Amino acid sequence: MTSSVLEAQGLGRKYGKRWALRECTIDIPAGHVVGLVGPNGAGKTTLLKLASGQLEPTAGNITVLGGRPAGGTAQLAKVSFVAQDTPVYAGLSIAEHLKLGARLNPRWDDARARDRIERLGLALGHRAGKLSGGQRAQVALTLGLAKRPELLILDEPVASLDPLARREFMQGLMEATVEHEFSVLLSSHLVSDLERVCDFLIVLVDSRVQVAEETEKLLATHYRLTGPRRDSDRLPSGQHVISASHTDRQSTFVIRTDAPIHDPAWAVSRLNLEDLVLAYMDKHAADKRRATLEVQR
Ligand SMILES: Nc1ncnc2c1ncn2[C@@H]1O[C@H](COP(=O)(O)OP(=O)(O)OP(=O)(O)O)[C@@H](O)[C@H]1O
Repeated sequence: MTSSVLEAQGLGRKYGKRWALRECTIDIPAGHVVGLVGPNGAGKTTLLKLASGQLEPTAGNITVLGGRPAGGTAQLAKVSFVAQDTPVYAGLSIAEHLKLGARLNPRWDDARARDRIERLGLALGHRAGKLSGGQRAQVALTLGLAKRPELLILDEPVASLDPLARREFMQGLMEATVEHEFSVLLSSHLVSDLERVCDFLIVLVDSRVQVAEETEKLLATHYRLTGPRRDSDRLPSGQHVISASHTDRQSTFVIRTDAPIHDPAWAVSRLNLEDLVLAYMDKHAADKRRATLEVQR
């Protein structure tokens, strides 16, 4: 395995005059389950399509597992991509999907695919068009896994599933990552889908990456401070303000710092992943408001 699963420098993609993704510089080490989270239209699918070579960059460059995305058969064999809405051929049976997969993929593991279908309680003769949304998603995941990829990319795999099917899907994905060694990059607009499975998080808002790091590191360095009203510029220089809100008497900050917080004025609490994502979304909105005000001045 290469040490970096995805490296991008100044990566950007435009549709017409509009940037769908811009100035994206990230380095994802191999062996992670990476959650790509952001609101609708943030640029998640664009990044995933650039990573799988379905789109060419307008700016910058991207390397996946040390090679150019979709640059030749060896590169294609290393990456599985499961598109949004888990596409399967409605008229084909599960067995026919497996046959097709075997024909198209040099590293295909038919035993792994059949075993997984059996464990899911599905019949090989079942037509894909007659499966439930959750079952279809599981079949699409099975096809992606049977390719024996080094990187599995999933674009909003659980968006259309009910909570139980969501959980079962994520559970299946987790089990597969434990059983076989590969990296995963999956997107969602809900952090709750990703919270239990991801150990690396990318927050994408309005076509820009806000943060891209291991979740453990993120959770260990971000805090919520609540206390008497204070301006952001009166916080120590090592405390980077991610978001701030104030009432007449009270201030609440989400900050990032590597140092302990000694100021007794603050009630200090840790954040969960959802709070963290919301804080970065807030930061983006505040940065945008500030930029608009500066242009207007
Ligand atoms: N084929 C296209 N032509 C023109 N604009 C596009 C095209 N595909 C995406 N866009 C635009 O690029 C931006 C990013 O879209 P993208 O699909 O990457 O977002 P997303 O984060 O995956 O959204 P969602 O959660 O809704 O799937 C959006 O403003 C979208 O309208």
